[in-house]
Amino acid sequence: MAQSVLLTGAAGRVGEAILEGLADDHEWRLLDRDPPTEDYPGEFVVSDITEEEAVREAMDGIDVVLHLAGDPRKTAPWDSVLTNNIDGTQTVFEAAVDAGVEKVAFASSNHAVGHYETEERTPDMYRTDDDYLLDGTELPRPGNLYGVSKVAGESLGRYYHDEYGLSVVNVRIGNLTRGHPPIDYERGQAMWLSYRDCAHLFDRCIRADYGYEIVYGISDNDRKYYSLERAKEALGYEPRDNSADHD
Ligand SMILES: NC(=O)C1=CN([C@@H]2O[C@H](COP(=O)(O)OP(=O)(O)OC[C@H]3O[C@@H](n4cnc5c(N)ncnc54)[C@H](O)[C@@H]3O)[C@@H](O)[C@H]2O)C=CC1
Ligand SMILES: O=C1O[C@H](COP(=O)(O)O)[C@@H](O)[C@H](O)[C@H]1O
Repeated sequence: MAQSVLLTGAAGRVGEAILEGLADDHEWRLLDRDPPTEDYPGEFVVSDITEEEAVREAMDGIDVVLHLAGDPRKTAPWDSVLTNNIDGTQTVFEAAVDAGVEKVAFASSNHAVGHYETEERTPDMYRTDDDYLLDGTELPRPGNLYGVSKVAGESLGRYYHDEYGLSVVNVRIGNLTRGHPPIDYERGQAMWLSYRDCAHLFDRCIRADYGYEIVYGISDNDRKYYSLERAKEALGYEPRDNSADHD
């Protein structure tokens, strides 16, 4: 059944992958602080996610929120991630609960666990014959302040789930690139997420029933050091791409 979905950060790359795959599958309301530069499916709300009233209005009649808006730079300074990624995410969760939204999928990141990539483990952990796997049950170990902001977002989701019963899935997205995995970048190939797997994964976040989840958002790469088990089990994720097919 088609759901009413609010997609924040709709004008960005992850939003592009989702809309390319799912434009006709749901009823979309799109939100971004950058005005649209092309035709989009559904209504487009130009707003900053820190603008509480506008975010509340955008939640009206929404079943599911895909919350992507934020500063995606791994070098982002604290003042930016504090405003855009932490304050903005809290505004989105609060408005979602007040509007009676059922589910929120939060775009978390590999950088929430970046410091598991120690000098001793790398580069071996990026290789096919290494069996090191993170599965989402490990404690966060952010690799930078951007990663800290993603851990904060996951924690906000935990609170809004436990306090208000909101269904929340945190998708620790790997490295989204169109067409093929990153070239000459073993780490990026290990955590590649293809455009079509990205759209399918967020479709599962819209359709599946869950409580609170942390899953990894990568394709079924031979090199992977992130387990896909939870995404498969909790969401019914069935990735079709593998960076090894592009070697
Ligand atoms: N692209 C990737 O491989 C990965 C992305 N992510 C996360 O996914 C989300 C989307 O990332 P991308 O699409 O790659 O980034 P992007 O920069 O292409 O898109 C982000 C969009 O959010 C909007 N935005 C930023 N701050 C906003 C605010 N305060 N209010 C309203 N709109 C705002 C921007 O205008 C932009 O259109 C981010 O939260 C990022 O941290 C996480 C891991 C990997
Ligand atoms: O969270 C993110 O991660 C991806 C991949 O990280 P990288 O360290 O391999 O660059 C990055 O491309 C994206 O911009 C960022 O939001």
